[in-house]
Amino acid sequence: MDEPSKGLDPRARDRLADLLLAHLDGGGLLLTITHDLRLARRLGGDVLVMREACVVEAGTAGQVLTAGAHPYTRRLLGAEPSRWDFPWMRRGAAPAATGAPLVAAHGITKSYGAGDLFCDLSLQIHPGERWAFTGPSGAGKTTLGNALLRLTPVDAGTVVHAAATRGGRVQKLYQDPGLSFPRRVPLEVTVRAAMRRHGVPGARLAALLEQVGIAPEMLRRRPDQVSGGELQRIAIVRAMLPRPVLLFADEATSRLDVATQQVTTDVLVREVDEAGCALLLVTHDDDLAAAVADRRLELPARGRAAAPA
Ligand SMILES: Nc1ncnc2c1ncn2[C@@H]1O[C@H](COP(=O)(O)OP(=O)(O)OP(=O)(O)O)[C@@H](O)[C@H]1O
Repeated sequence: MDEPSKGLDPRARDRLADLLLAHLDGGGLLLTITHDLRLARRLGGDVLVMREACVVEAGTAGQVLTAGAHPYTRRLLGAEPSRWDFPWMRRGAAPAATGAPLVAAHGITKSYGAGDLFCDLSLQIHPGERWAFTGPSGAGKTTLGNALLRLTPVDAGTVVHAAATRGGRVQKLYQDPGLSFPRRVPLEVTVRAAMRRHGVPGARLAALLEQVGIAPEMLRRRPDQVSGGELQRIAIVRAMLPRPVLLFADEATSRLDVATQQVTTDVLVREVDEAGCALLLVTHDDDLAAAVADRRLELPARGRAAAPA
């Protein structure tokens, strides 16, 4: 199986692991290729750690995935969000919300047929806050984020945006950065068009590229000629060009391997913090949410949303 747990929430991943383990119990054989260390731990058995088409370490899952010896294995294990230790991690109480909100949702409700995704929900997003919306697949996290950005209409209630959000200063990053760049167009053309639209000087592009570790020459390539992690970093640059006041990152790192996710999230949070931008993160990953966000909203499987924490 090739990356069978990609995009699955923890409950769905556990069900998948149960299914695969039942296959083994029935005398079957299993070969899994995965970035998902939690799935690998659940499955157990023998593990090969590979890098650039070479096996760098082999052993039992118990040995390799808890106390791997090779530096690359250790880097992978250290890249899990539960082990992060970045200066920007705000451990402890969330800072108090001050000033006028950028987004104020009051009593919003949304359903697509059976049951409300969220009902009579009120929340406010202030400058510099980092929010995470978590919950199982299909709970309505993306719909809520889109409703707050006013990309999706609500059935009841109001969403009010402050004047500061006007003029492209609310930006969205997608799970698959490939979808937000035209396939056949060199990246530079797309990025330069965004700069013209927002009147961004060339020096800002150069500075942002340097901050995210992307060589300017890379923009001469098409989206399919760079890696997923590189493309997401270029998407972050494009989103930050107009100095947004609110960035909605919708599972923006969930398709990346843990090491690339760590680097990309570090870049993302440093950029939003430096800009005083608010961040709205949608994720299945509780550890990622705990590392990044100081305000959390957990959406239940389907039904009434919990109050913001
Ligand atoms: N335009 C639409 N029309 C009908 N149903 C929709 C539409 N958009 C979303 N849904 C449904 O609403 C529910 C919530 O979708 P949403 O994408 O917000 O969930 P999510 O929590 O972000 O899920 P995931 O974690 O899998 O991305 C899902 O059952 C989805 O099928």
